[in-house]
Amino acid sequence: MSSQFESSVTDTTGGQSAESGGEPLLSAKGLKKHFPVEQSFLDRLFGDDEWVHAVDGVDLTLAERETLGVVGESGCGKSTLGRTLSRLYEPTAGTIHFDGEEISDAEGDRLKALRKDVQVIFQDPLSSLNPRKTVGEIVGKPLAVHDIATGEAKDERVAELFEEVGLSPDLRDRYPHEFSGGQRQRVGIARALAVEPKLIIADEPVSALDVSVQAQIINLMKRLQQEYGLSYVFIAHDLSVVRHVSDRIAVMYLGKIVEEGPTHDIFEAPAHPYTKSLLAAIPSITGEMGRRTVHLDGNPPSPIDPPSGCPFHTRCPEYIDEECEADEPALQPVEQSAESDPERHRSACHWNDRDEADRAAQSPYGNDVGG
Ligand SMILES: Nc1ncnc2c1ncn2[C@@H]1O[C@H](COP(=O)(O)OP(=O)(O)OP(=O)(O)O)[C@@H](O)[C@H]1O
Repeated sequence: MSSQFESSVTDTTGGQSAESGGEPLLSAKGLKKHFPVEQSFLDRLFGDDEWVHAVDGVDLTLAERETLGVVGESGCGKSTLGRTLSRLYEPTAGTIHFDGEEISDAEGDRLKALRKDVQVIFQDPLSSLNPRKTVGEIVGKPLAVHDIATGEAKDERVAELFEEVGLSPDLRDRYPHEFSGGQRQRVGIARALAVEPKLIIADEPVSALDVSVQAQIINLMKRLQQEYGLSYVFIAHDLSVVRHVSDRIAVMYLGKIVEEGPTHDIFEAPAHPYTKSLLAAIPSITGEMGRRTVHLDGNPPSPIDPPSGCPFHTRCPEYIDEECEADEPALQPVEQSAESDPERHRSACHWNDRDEADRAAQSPYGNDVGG
C-alpha cells in the first residue's frame, strides 16, 4: 500500500458493533442472489436451467455508526451483495432486516422509504451521474423526490451539501464531465447525503481515483460518518483501503463469507486460508510482518457450477484431503483476541481440526500467520 495513502488517512473507526450487543441496523440471513445464465434455445429445451450463484448464503450484521468492509477477488459477489442488501436487486432467498423491519420483500411506499434511508455510492461516478443535468440539479433531485425541500429551500440545502463535501456552491451549474474524478465522487456523496440516509453502501468508491484523492474521499466519508451518524458497507478489492475504513471486515469467496471479524483480528491473525492468501498478496504487509508470500493460483471457479464442499478447496494452499470436498464448512464463532470485543466468525474449515504442531509443520505460510 502507498505510504502516501496511509499517512493521509485519519483513523476514526470504532463504531458500536452489532456483535458486541447493540441492535443491528442491518442484518442478513441466508441471503442469496442467483442470476439466470443466458442459454440457447436448444440448451433450454434439453438442459436444466443454469444459474450464476453470485451471492450464495450470506449472514451478516451491521450496527449503527459501524463500517463493515467487504473484500474479495473480482467476481466473488461483492457488488451483487451490496445491491441486494440495498434492495436494488430482489433476493433469490434469505432475509434482510433494516432498522427493525424485514425489507427482503419491501415494495411500493416501503421500498420508497428504504430508498431514502439506504443510499448507494458507485465506483464510477461519471456513469452514475446524469450527463445532461447540472450537478446542482443532480444533488437537488432526491430532495424533491422525497418531498424534503423545494424552491429556495432546496437551493439553499444544495449549497450547504456542496460545502459539506468540499465543493464550492458556485460550481452547481456545471455538468459532471467538467469535474475531476474526485470532485465527481464528492457530487455522488452529496447526492447520497441529501436525504440524510442511515446507511450508505459504498461500492468501490475510491478504486478509480488517484491514491492522494482516495485518501481525501475516505477522510471525507469518515467525517460525514461522525457528523451524520452513518453506517457504511464499504466494498473494495483493495485490502489496504478497507483496513483504514472498517471496524469489521467480511471476506468473500464465490458468493460466501469465509471469514468475518474485527479489522485488527483479520489483519493480525487471519484464520481462513483464503484470508491469509489475500493478505500475503499485499507487498507492504508481507514486508512489515515477515510473512511468506503465498500466491493464489489461477482464478476462482465459475459461480455457475461452484465446487462441492469448501468452495476454496480447489485453490487452497492448505488443502488436506477429500474431506475438504465433502461437507461445506459453516461459518462459526472463533476465539477472539484480547483487544477486540466483537465476536468473530470463520468458515469451519477442516484445517482447524488438525492439532497445532501438525498445522505449523505443514502450513505454507510458516508460523507467523495466525490460524
Ligand atoms: N446482472 C447479472 N447477470 C448475470 N450475472 C451477473 C450479474 N451481475 C453479476 N453477475 C455475475 O455474478 C458474479 C459476481 O459478480 P459481482 O459483480 O457481484 O462480483 P464483484 O466481487 O463485485 O466483482 P468486481 O470486483 O469485479 O466488481 C460474477 O460471476 C458476475 O459475472
